[in-house]
This record gives sequence, structure tokens and C-alpha cells, in this order.
Amino acid sequence: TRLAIFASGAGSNAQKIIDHFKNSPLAEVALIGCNKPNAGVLNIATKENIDSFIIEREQYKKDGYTDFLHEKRIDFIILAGFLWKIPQPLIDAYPRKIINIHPALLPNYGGKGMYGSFVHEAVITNKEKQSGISIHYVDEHYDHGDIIFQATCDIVTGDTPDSLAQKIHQLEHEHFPRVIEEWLVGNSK
Ligand SMILES: N[C@@H]1O[C@H](COP(=O)(O)O)[C@@H](O)[C@H]1O
Repeated sequence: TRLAIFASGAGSNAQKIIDHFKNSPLAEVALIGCNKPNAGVLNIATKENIDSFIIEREQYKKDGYTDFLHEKRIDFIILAGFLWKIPQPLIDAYPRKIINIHPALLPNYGGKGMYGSFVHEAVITNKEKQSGISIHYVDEHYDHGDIIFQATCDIVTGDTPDSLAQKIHQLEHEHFPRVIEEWLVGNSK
């Protein structure tokens, strides 16, 4: 089973997923797509000797790189900090085969513009007692599809958007690779 990871940032989740499936008989990370030419995740792809490509807005809007992904024999797509919405042609070509991780407890704190530090700032500003991560199927809306998994962390006095971001990254790195594996096993039955 060949996985593609789409990411826009540093790629710490991509690295954990790559490490998890490195010697796995179940699946391999075969391709990394990124819409930011200077993003750290592209350095990870080079270091790990994994095929990568730059996602250009025009072609992405046109066909979502669907033909290209089929040529690369990609079976499932993992969004790990990818900031662009998934276009309909790609959703149609990969029905319930695209999942995303969101750094908050959906359905709250999701949607357009709700990413990275903006999420944690909103959660802290609203004096929430808990936050967490959500792993969900991708549909035509931002942060909207059926939820596959959630995990929570407590927010204590003195927590800042940065300290919360650290707690969230820890949760992501702990759970995302394992949840992907369980999801793939479920899909192979
Ligand atoms: N959507 C969010 O973007 C961040 C990406 O971090 P990284 O995997 O690039 O380090 C993660 O917190 C993810 O939930």
C-alpha cells in the first residue's frame, strides 16, 4: 500500500509517519506533496529519499493532481499540516481514502483560517479547560468529515498558545501513525 503525505510546514508529523512505516509490510510513504517550496517537510523527503513534488495552485485547482497520483500508484492520502482545501476531483478519485489531522477538538475550532497558532490562541482566549487532536475523513469542507479519532489534553493555569501547541504536537506524534495503521488495516479487510 502506497501512501502520499500532503504537508505545508515543518513536517514533524510526516517524519513520525515515515519512521512508523519504515520497515512495515503494511504500507510505505511513497510520495510527499507540498505547496510551500521552502517548507521543512521537503528537507525531510530529501533526507529520507522519498519522492516529492511541489503542489502548484493552478493545476491543483484544475484536477487536484489526480492523474499524477494515480501514475505514482498512490492508494491513500494523509494530510499532515496541509493548508489547502481538497478539491472535488481528488475527493471523488479517493473516496474515504483521504484523512486529515486537526490540532483541536472538532467540530469546534475548525474551518477556514483555523490552523496552527490561530487555533491555540482561540482555545486559550476562550478559557477552554481541554483541547486535543482530531483525525477525520476529508470532504469538500474544511475540517468537516467523519471523525476517526480524538485525544484530549488538559489546559492548566499558565498555559499559553505555545505551551498548548507543544502538548498538541506530543499528542499528534503519539497517536497519528498508530491511527493511520489501524485505519489501513480496517481498509484492507
Ligand atoms: N494542521 C496542523 O499543522 C501542524 C503541522 O505540524 P508539522 O507536522 O508540520 O510539524 C500540526 O499541528 C497539524 O495538526
